[in-house]
Amino acid sequence: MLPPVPNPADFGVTSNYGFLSPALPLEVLPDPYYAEWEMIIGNLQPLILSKRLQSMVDHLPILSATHLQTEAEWRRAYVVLVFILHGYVWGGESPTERIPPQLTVPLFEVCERLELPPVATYAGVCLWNYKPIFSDEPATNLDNLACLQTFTGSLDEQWFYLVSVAIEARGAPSIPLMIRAITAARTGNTHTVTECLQRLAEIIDETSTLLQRMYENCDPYVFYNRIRPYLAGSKNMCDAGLPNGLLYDDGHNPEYRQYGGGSNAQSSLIQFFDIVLGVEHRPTGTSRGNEQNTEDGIKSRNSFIHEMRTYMPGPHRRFLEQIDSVANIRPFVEARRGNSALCIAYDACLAMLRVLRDKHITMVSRYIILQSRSARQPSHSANPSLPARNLATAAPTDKKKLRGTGGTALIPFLKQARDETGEPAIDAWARRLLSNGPADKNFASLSKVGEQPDGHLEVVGLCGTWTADENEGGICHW
Ligand code: HEM
Ligand SMILES: N[C@@H](CC(=O)c1ccccc1NC=O)C(=O)O
Repeated sequence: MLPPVPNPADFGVTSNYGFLSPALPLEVLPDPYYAEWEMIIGNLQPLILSKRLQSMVDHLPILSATHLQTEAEWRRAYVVLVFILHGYVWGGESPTERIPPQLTVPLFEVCERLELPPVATYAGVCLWNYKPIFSDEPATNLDNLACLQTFTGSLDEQWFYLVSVAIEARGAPSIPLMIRAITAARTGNTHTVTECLQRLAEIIDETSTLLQRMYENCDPYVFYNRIRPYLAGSKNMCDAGLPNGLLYDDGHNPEYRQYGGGSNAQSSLIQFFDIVLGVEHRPTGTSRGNEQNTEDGIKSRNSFIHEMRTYMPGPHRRFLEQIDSVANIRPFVEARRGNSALCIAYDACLAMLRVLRDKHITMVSRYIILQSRSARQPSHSANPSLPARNLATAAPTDKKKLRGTGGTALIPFLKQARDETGEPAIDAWARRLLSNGPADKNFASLSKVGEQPDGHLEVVGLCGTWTADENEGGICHW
């Protein structure tokens, strides 16, 4: 007996909002019991600037989570506490190692309930941290979105989170769509699977378009020097001054713990794309063929991706596991290599996902790698305007140690992810077909993907032509 195809609604996942909270995130905790938390979070930037955040937190009463009632309240409490936590740790000139019980006691309760680690995850800074500007317009369009909280109060920081929120919203319809495809594949309904894959390719293409809008309002300097330090975790943070991680003091049993920082690798949507398409991130590669860490502590891509699931809200993690257990599209396509429309639709999805990852690699190069290089130049380090607090992202002297907030080795990791996306068994076949033009009129509305003579991957997408160029942004010099 085949396992049942999961119903997204059972996991709090909806077709309009996907993994974003279906009810709008709460802007304020309604119970006055939490008024002091709301006062702090409402003044987070002035408290950081005046260096008064820590003493405010240290003088709080130790509140419990017992006054939280609805799911939205639990989520709001998580957002409030993790923003205060990261402001507390990273808001000074050097990181503060000890987290007081005023934060740890309620945070542990909230995290246990939401099945999240006590650190600012993608759920805390993106999924549950947005509101519509105009309440009568959809809360999913980038032009109608605002953030509830930021560390810096900057437009750049808002935009950084909101691009991801918009991507989640744009990707949401792919979830019921692919549930339909999985169900159709079970009954051998090739036509429906093909249609769903064609639409999925369009959706992934649209997410690439949104990703590209990051450049509009998030300045790489501001991101790297002002925003990113607050997103850091406590794992492998020796260079930043946290050799043991953070000391979570609950007043009884203080213990050092290490967690990865916020990362879009914690987005369930992008993992969902990989899972339904059967993109396997092999446990081989950097990890010498097993699930172990590399010599310098960097995890294999496969184990990193799985670890990132433990940074997703419990129901979302379980949804991905369920989808994993029923994913059948790739073998379905592989068993029908003679069906050109089906194979091309499938390959178009992979190509779009690969383009998304290519765009992302360029972005990482511009927002992290190039910025870390200019931060190393003497003229900059002598510049008093460079934030003294930028410990989490301070350019390491050994460039091998440049890491993502999630703890990966950046480019090798991301390139591997990209490479594992684009090589389906049917790829060469589909390329040949594409270079001869569409073989099937059903395919006419789909994207064209082809390698250009100079090695560029050119994709005539539904929203324009993408050219994926590895050399852009200095990646090739890495
Ligand atoms: C300035 C913007 C961004 C920067 C600098 C950036 C940086 C990074 C880095 C360094 C990683 C490696 C994992 C880690 O160690 O954290 C990563 C992973 C990832 N990022 Fe981003 N990111 C940005 C925006 C985005 C956005 C908007 C998306 C939404 C699609 C995204 C999607 C991903 C995904 C899916 C991964 C996991 C790797 C993969 O599946 O290919 N990133 N990002
Ligand atoms: N991994 C990224 C950070 C990152 O992508 C991120 C972190 C917290 C919340 C959202 C994120 N991604 C995109 O909006 C970095 O290393 O800077």
